[in-house]
Amino acid sequence: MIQISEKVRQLRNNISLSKIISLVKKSSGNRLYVTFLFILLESVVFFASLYLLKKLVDVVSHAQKSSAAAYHQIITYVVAAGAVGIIYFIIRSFSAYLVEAQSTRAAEYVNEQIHSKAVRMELAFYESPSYYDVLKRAMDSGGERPGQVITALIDIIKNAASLVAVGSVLIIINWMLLPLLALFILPTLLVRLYYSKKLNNWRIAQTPLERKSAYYSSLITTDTAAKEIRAYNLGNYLKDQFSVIRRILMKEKLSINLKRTKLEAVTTAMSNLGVFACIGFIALKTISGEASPGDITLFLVAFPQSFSILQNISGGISILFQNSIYVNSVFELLELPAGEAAAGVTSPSALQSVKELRFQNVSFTYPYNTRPTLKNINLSIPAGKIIAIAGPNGAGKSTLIKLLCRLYDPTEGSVMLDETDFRNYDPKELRGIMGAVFQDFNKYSFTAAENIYLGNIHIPFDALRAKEAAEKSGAAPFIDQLPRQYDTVMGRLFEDGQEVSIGQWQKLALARCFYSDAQFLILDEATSALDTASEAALFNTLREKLNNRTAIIISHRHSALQHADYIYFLSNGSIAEEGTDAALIRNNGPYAKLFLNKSKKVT
Ligand SMILES: Nc1ncnc2c1ncn2[C@@H]1O[C@H](COP(=O)(O)OP(=O)(O)OP(=O)(O)O)[C@@H](O)[C@H]1O
Repeated sequence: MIQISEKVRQLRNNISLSKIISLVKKSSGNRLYVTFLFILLESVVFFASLYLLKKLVDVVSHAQKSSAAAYHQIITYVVAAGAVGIIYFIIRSFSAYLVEAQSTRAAEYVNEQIHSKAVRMELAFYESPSYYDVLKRAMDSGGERPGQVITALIDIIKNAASLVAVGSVLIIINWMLLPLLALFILPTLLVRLYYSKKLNNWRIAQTPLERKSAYYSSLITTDTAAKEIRAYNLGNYLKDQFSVIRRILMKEKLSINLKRTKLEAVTTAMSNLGVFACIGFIALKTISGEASPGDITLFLVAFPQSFSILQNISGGISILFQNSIYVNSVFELLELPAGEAAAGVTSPSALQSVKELRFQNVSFTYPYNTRPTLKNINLSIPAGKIIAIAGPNGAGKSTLIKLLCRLYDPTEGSVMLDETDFRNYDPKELRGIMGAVFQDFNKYSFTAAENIYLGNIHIPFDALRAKEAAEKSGAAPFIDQLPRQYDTVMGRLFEDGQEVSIGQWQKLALARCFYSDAQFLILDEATSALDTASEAALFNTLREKLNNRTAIIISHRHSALQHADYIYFLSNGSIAEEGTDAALIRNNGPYAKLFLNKSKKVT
């Protein structure tokens, strides 16, 4: 018994029962109590139907030939048992519906919670493998699993109630039957619990490997990777890597299941022994007059019920264990601090008339890195100017932009807006004054208009402004050629979608940025896919297009950097040089060395 209570305690810890119940309560309110009421009713009616059956058999076995009284009693019991049976099936159908409704509601609720949490998580979350494991498990659990857990949980409660009903019936026959049956049936239950937990621990340990195999699978099956995989003939190589992992996982899982099956074979044989021991026990009691033939009938009806009830309970518990890892990941995810920098104290109105954005002795180390990526950066971005950040690969340019968008805070030093530290502003307000086209910009499978509108969703869509933005970015000519112009769905993901070139997608991303209200427009390699004529058209008139706004350009092309008022040259996380393009070329320092040879050829 100590073992059982220990198992139950472990189970309770493992599957956070209280959290699941509170989740069900939140998702379905008082309907939960109605469900429990139906479950209770179902058990009471079940007990009543068994009891009426026993009574019927007893009347039949004791009845005198052609006795009118017995005749009436039999009719009464048959009618009563029939009516109770009908009521039982009606209640059972409705309680099954209620359980299903409960789990569907809970599943929807959980999905909503996961998504709103994912939206609130800071960028750092997506850059940690262990957090990603939690998110993967939570997403895997998404639609189905919380529903399955809740169904299993309610099923366990329902079966426990039925077990009480069957137990009461067995007590009516003879109380000794209860411990006798428990002795033979419990080992099966314990074996299942033990192996469910073992399998659960194994699953937790294997999540990184599962994730790796899912990664191989996605490489093999997604459209984005399909081109390169065919070009390099990587298909079979990746498939083999995937198969190696799947084989390891399958072998380990099957080995655990085989051990469980062997032990279960022994324990179920034992429970069968138990049945016959009980039948023998009642038969002997019947001969000695302490039990009736009705009792034997009742046992023969009730016992298979009790056995299947116990099987359901252990099955339900193993479902709980199997899913607990996923469901706990949901709770783990929901309980993670969103990491969103604390809302600032400064009024957002101060953001309307910013004169300068400044990096003051800024150093930054990524959360899972040991070495700093940015070291003691001091730079100034005056409002209305075009400022460029240049430097070789890995110098820290994009990292600097992440700090500018407040996706991260500096590890040392401050990013200042005039005299106010970034950290004193609400991050959302702050991001509102930044518009960015990242190197890995998003390609939204929405209409061309929506792709642009996403730059400023806080005001109703303005078609004229969207067209202006598309003209500024150079997207307008190709949008006009699309079958439904601005209403054409982009990409091939959805029906009637039109795929466009990567350069055209980049022009859409640029249009999104121009459409925004942001005062600071960040163009991080934002013209890398544009042809030279399109890039020149964008930069030659960038100042007019900005309309007094500020631009921060990152580019590896000298032709783009030449348009900047001032350039900061980053090398190995520090500012190695700064000045105008002409001054930097004159200096003949690292900037000139990086661009001069190239620019001679390119420009
Ligand atoms: N998410 C990250 N987590 C940890 N370290 C990172 C992360 N992103 C970048 N780094 C580190 O920061 C360094 C600078 O990266 P960053 O993307 O800022 O360079 P970059 O100057 O923009 O390079 P490129 O010209 O190739 O775009 C990288 O070499 C890498 O070591």
